[in-house]
Amino acid sequence: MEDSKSFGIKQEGYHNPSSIMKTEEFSFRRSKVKQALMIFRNLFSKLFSEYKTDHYDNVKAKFKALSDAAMLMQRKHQWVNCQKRVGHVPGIEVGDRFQYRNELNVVGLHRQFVNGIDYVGKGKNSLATSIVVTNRYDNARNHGGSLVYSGQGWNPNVKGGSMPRDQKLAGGNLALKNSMDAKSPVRVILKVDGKSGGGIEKKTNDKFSYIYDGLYLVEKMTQERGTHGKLVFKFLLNKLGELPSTCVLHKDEVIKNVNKFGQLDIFTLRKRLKTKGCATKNDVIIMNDISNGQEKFPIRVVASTDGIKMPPSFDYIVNNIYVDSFEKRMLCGCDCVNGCVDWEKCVCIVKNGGTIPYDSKKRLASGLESCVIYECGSSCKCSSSCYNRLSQHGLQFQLEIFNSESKGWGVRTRSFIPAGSFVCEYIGEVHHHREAGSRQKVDSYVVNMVVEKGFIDATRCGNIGRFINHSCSPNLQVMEVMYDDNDKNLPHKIFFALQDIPAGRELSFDYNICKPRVIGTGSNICQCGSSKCVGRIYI
Ligand SMILES: C[S@@+](CC[C@H](N)C(=O)[O-])C[C@H]1O[C@@H](n2cnc3c(N)ncnc32)[C@H](O)[C@@H]1O
Repeated sequence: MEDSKSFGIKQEGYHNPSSIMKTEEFSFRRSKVKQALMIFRNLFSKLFSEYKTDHYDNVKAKFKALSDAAMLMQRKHQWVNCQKRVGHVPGIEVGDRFQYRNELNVVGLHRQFVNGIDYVGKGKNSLATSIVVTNRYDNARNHGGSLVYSGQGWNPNVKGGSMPRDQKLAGGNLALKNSMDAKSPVRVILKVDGKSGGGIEKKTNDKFSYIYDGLYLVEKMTQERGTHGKLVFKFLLNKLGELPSTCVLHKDEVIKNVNKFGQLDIFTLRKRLKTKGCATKNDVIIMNDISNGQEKFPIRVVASTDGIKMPPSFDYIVNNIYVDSFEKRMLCGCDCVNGCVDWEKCVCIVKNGGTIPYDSKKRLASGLESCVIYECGSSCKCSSSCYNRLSQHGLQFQLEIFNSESKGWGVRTRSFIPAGSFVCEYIGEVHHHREAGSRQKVDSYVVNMVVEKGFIDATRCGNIGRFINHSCSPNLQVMEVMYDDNDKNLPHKIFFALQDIPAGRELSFDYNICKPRVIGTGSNICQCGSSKCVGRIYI
């Protein structure tokens, strides 16, 4: 068996999204991935020796042993990260190298055994999760992190196949197009020359490995006529912006240089960045992904060189934690097996007043009157790609946390957000007012449910939503969305764009309609800077 220790050895120049702040959760997931790989490699080794003595030639024995080892593990439920997902995969870092393609299946990086494009969902609502870039198709990659990927379908590079035919906009090709429209990131795995580890493999080499190259966005899709005269799809993908690791300050570096007032010595910092060959800018990236791979996009944290400190620690979670004993009854779901097309028969659409709350571009439909939305959910018979499910599918835009001048940490968007788009959820620990006892209910990270039955506290655990500041002229509105519980007092608190939001703009919502009308112990002077500012916030 070839060297099996390559997992975890980084290719030079790779930056790991989770290396800045490793949580126990991440280490746990990584140990699970390593354990699964170890089982796979031992099993493969055993089967390979058996098959060789069974008169298979070496190539056949190896191929059969690899696929049998993967299938055996699947049957025994020994694969990890089994749920298909968009974005990074827990426990796997950019630059991780895998010896065999079947290892990608076992660790959940790419579930397809043969196909280059893997995806979730069906038809027009599918999204690509990952692609494997090989030279079986005419793929091309340049050093600037962009890639031209040929669609799937009839392939002129595979000899002895069927008659040439046009590629279809279906399956993986359609999923890549949908990912382009939804700006949804795709994992890219490169098949590389096993010896050098650089570039897409050359045909003459027979030793290959697979490197996880990180997240890419599909920027463009074209249809070209191939040399065989038939139509092929070409997808242009660009790597999602991540600075080289040398330009990202390590948490320890920040802590080491912070004085007793919590301020970083700017002189030392600038000198440090200069010696690392990074341009001295006013902003420094201090974490590349505060979500540790849990969100579809990495969420970086940017601090100003004028006053660097780390955000206070909290656990990043992507689902609410119901702390108190709420009576949870599942929503009575719809029976629309062929999609929610008959609006009168779909009970979810009926609950929305007989209309779909979202338009064909996945934005809030105009003229929506209620601020409560019923999405289809786990008890519905429609597929997860139903157009009446939006907020449950995670982030659609790249957001980042930054150190605002007067309001502490805030959130801004790295890309343009059209009006009506789903932005993110406010996630935290859900408490019942009845069981909260003497607990302080008026504080910085608390948002109330509509009829005051409960509240979400994101102080200890939360997501990016906990960093969104207040403005008296907000660009986000909060809607209450239900899809997994029929208790109207426990909706998901979801932020949608109130207007078109340009890239770089801070996100804000109006605290004064979401908080109890009580002034907290801290300062309540509003610093939103709007001409319509009412002067104070309820915190
Ligand atoms: C949910 S947190 C928002 C994130 C927070 N800025 C941080 O650093 O973690 C709410 C707190 O942010 C601050 N804040 C939010 N909006 C503000 C505003 N418009 N003016 C002043 N402070 C604000 C207040 O301290 C408030 O208690």
